[in-house]
Amino acid sequence: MAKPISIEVWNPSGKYRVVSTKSMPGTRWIRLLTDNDCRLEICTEAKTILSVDDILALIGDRCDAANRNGIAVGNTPGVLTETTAELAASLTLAAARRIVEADQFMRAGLYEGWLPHLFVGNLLKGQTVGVIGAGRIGSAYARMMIEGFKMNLIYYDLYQATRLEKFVTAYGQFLKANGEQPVTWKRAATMEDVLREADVISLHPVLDKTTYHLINPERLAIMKKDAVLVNASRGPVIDEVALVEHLKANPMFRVGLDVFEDEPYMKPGLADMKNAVVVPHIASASKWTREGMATLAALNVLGKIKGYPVWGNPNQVEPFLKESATPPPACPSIVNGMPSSKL
Ligand SMILES: NC(=O)C1=CN([C@@H]2O[C@H](COP(=O)(O)OP(=O)(O)OC[C@H]3O[C@@H](n4cnc5c(N)ncnc54)[C@H](O)[C@@H]3O)[C@@H](O)[C@H]2O)C=CC1
Ligand SMILES: O=C(O)C(=O)CO
Repeated sequence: MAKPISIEVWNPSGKYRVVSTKSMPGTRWIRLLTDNDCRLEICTEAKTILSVDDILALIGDRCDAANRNGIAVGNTPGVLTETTAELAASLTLAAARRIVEADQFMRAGLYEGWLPHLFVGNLLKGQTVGVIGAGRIGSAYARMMIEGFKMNLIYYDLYQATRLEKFVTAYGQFLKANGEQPVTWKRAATMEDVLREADVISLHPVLDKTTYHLINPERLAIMKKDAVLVNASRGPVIDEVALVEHLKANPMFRVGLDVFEDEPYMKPGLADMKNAVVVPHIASASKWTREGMATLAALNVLGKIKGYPVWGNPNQVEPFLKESATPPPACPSIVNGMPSSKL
């Protein structure tokens, strides 16, 4: 039997019991629930990842009906895209321009004056950015790198990224009309084509059996020796043991990682690699996104309680996020199609 889990309770006399496994940023999500007759229990345990036993202890045996009939599962896809893409872009720059190494050098008091060879890195302008998985986040990242740094695009996805292609074509025409070198795009026939050609490769596929260890020793071997590899998708997309070996053998090869194969741990040796920039899964950690996630999660719960239908497009959720307006009568995003009457 797991030990009791510590909680903070809002609106104790509320009719509907809502359990949040984490404290979340902002207060709107709390207000939305407590103003609508919910008793909100927020887990206050310091540990970040709750075990299944912990979650069972939190929910307790007071959700029998929900367990018997199946529980609606909601998510919050509409607010993560740009924030996650911006972090991937930050990792790209940090790795290409060796920001973390240079910062550590400076703080260690090692800087003795300007030198032509000090922390020389890679210029992005005019180079090729490779995107694997050109969905919501991959396409947003590609646009940032193309528009911001005038990089050419090569991408691999199971589906054609038509809107992205149109954007690059139009931007290329704009540059040309202004007397600048136009940017170009190419949809690769194979992932290997991207790995061979790109100077920067950013991974944005879903994690499934087709993308597990997508980056393996064979694929690392065909990448440019001074390429930059970024992963803000899911850790197991990279064979991290192979990556550590590759970083050791190729000091000019650099990576930026937000996610790890055995999160929260890193594979042995990764932490010692100067050519790796590592951050603790913070890609969606902007105030706007995290408060938006909290609000959308609360509105999924409320929508189910009130028997509202599911919103038509879970990627277009602005009407739910307007601080001063009453949210639409809908669940922003329910992924298992559980009807409200089952709650
Ligand atoms: N680090 C973080 O905090 C966050 C990470 N993520 C992760 O980012 C990734 C992308 O998320 P979204 O853009 O929202 O998903 P999405 O579903 O919009 O895009 C994923 C793309 O991957 C493509 N894909 C699937 N299998 C593939 C394969 N074998 N090869 C190449 N492409 C393939 C799909 O066709 C799709 O276009 C996901 O893994 C998601 O879990 C999402 C949010 C935050
Ligand atoms: O929501 C996600 O997909 C995350 O990775 C956490 O922000």
